[in-house]
Amino acid sequence: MDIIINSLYSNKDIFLRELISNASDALDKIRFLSLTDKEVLGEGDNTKLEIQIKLDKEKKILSIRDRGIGMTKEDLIKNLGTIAKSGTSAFVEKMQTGGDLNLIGQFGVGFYSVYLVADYVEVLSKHNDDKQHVWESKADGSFAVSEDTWNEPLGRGTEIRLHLREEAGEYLEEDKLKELVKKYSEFINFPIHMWASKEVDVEVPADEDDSSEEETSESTSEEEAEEEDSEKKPKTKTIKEKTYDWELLNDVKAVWLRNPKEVTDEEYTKFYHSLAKDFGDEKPLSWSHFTAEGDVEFKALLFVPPKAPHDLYESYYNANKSNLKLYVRRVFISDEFDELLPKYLNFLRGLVDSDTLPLNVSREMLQQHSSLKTIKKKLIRKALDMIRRIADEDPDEANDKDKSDVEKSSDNDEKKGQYAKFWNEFGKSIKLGIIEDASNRNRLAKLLRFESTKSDGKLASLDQYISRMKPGQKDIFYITGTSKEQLEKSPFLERLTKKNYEVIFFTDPVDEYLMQYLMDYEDKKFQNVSKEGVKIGKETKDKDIKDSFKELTKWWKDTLASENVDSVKISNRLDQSPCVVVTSKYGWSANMERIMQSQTLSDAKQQAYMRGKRVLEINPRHPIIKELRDRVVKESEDESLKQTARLMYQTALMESGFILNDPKQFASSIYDSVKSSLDISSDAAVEEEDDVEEAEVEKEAKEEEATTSSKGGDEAEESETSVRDEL
Ligand SMILES: Nc1ncnc2c1ncn2[C@@H]1O[C@H](COP(=O)(O)OP(=O)(O)OP(=O)(O)O)[C@@H](O)[C@H]1O
Repeated sequence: MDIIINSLYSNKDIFLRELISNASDALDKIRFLSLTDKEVLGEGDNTKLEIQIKLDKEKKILSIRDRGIGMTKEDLIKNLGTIAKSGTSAFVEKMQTGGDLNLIGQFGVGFYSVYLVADYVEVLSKHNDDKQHVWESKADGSFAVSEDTWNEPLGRGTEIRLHLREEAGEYLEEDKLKELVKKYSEFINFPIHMWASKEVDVEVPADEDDSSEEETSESTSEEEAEEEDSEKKPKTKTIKEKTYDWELLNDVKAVWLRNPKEVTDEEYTKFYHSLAKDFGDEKPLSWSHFTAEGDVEFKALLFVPPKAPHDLYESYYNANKSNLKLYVRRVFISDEFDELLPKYLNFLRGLVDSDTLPLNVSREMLQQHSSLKTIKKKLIRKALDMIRRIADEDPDEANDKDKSDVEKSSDNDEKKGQYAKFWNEFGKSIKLGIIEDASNRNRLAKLLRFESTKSDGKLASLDQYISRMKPGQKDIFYITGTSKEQLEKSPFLERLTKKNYEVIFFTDPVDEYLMQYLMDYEDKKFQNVSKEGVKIGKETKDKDIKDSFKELTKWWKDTLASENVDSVKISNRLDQSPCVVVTSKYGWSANMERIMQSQTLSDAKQQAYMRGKRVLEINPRHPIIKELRDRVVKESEDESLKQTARLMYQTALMESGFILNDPKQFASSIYDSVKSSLDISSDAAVEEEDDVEEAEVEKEAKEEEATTSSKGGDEAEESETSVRDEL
């Protein structure tokens, strides 16, 4: 509450749209119930599904009334009284870290914005299941609810009375309120009326004094001249009079029912803002407005928001949170219909209005309806097309050959960099889509972006990668790890980059899962360059080299018997490094091992099972490796040579991204090797600590203790005083 009230610089106007939006939700709810039970609407004025705004300038009260579902006493307490709603803490947290008050509606705490303008609020409400009650609260966090026996009966619905603060007087001006409704609530699907004043001309009998006035008498005589034959009328005059009447403030024709050609970009943007309750300045990144015909007919309007909501990936698998609203023949049914879009597209906003679905069945029945499958399928296609369009229209995305076409388009500047923006906000959703949606995997893979050894700090696509592939290159190379900077230095890339092959960097943990599902693209296989099976161009002289290192590789494998190494092989991917550890094709990569180890609930048994087999690959051109080969011929049993071989392996493990099982043992090996490079004997022991010194200290302490206790009380006191003096 404090945060809201003290947001002095914030936009106070928002309270009105929050209240209107709540009123509209309440109307949607009663209309939905009336589909299966007409009785709920009652009769007379109660059947009018509308919103009314009224001002009382003298008492400084602004009231907003709806004939929606209303709230029972219990609802009033639960919905308006409980500050501890889940959205509240999330909202407060966001505001404290510099969030935008404009987003209040997204946190389910929009009602509290009334305290931006009012210091006392009354909520009168009548639900069909209860008597009329009043909830009231000053801006102090406490509230009271009582049965309403003194106000006029509402029939059904809710009236919110805002007792405006002194400084909020502008909200008593009709023009101000009209402007706000126009600005924020234009797309509400129920009529919004305001009790507004109007100056009308009224004819009143002219009294004697008036007829003496020149103008009046002139006009009267003219009229008389024109209508000579007419009966003689009593003398009248026209005066302006202020009258009050309900004035309709919005046009309730739904945007999605209009012809897309006739809806302007500005209207789409405004509609998006009201739909998403996102009243920032940003435009949606893209939208798609279409009509599906055939067996299942529906209209839909989809938007890609400019920003991901704060909790998009929190409990991704548990929360059912589709952001599409479902209408059946213009009637709002639900915004919690998960069957309309798969989870990975939950970031989209929009609505579907179907003519095919039945109106008079329960939500549960609707959820099972066979048309939903078709609707879903079409929505996914359209959504993916819409996302692809962001890329197609973005000049930053274009390949050289089609750059000129894109550059011609007039709104070029506005579209520039839009896809990168999309990718940064929602890229993870596309990756989750590739994992989850096999039937659209290829379409989604087209939307994938990444950095690579050749992307030059920008984002590249798989199509771009393929267009840059070297003649004869069969596979798409990639590597996974924690950061691009770390991967750039990886020994796995040495020969590939030297030979000008492009390698994709995947640095998000989800990428490891992604690559288990994305096996190929456009007939090209994906190859993790830290795993077995990398083929770089034509491999020549393979056999000769293999033979000449046969003894070394066999010896090395035996030496590493305790290390669980599958084999030692000649590498074709190294240039400057002596060796590297690769994993088998279907086991986990080093990066995946690291990810799994960091998961609290991961299972040790599964880890051991999934751990890829390790292969030590050696660089036959490296001086260390050549030297080892020569030495092994002569002194294969030499312990220090074996020690060196193990150390090489452990170093390679680390450089290849693995976490060492026994860092202590690795460290001692390094120190042993340092010893030998400093010509220190391997047996040289650490010097024993000088125990004599310690014994002396102990002895002194004992002596001191003995003297203090033998001293007389006076002396002890004296020494205490001297300490005190010093202080
Ligand atoms: N005019 C109304 N008629 C019926 N119920 C209402 C009305 N206004 C508010 N409510 C109830 O109070 C609840 C809290 O309203 P509040 O605006 O704080 O959050 P919300 O409407 O759930 O979320 P949001 O702010 O995102 O719209 C609503 O969910 C609704 O149940």
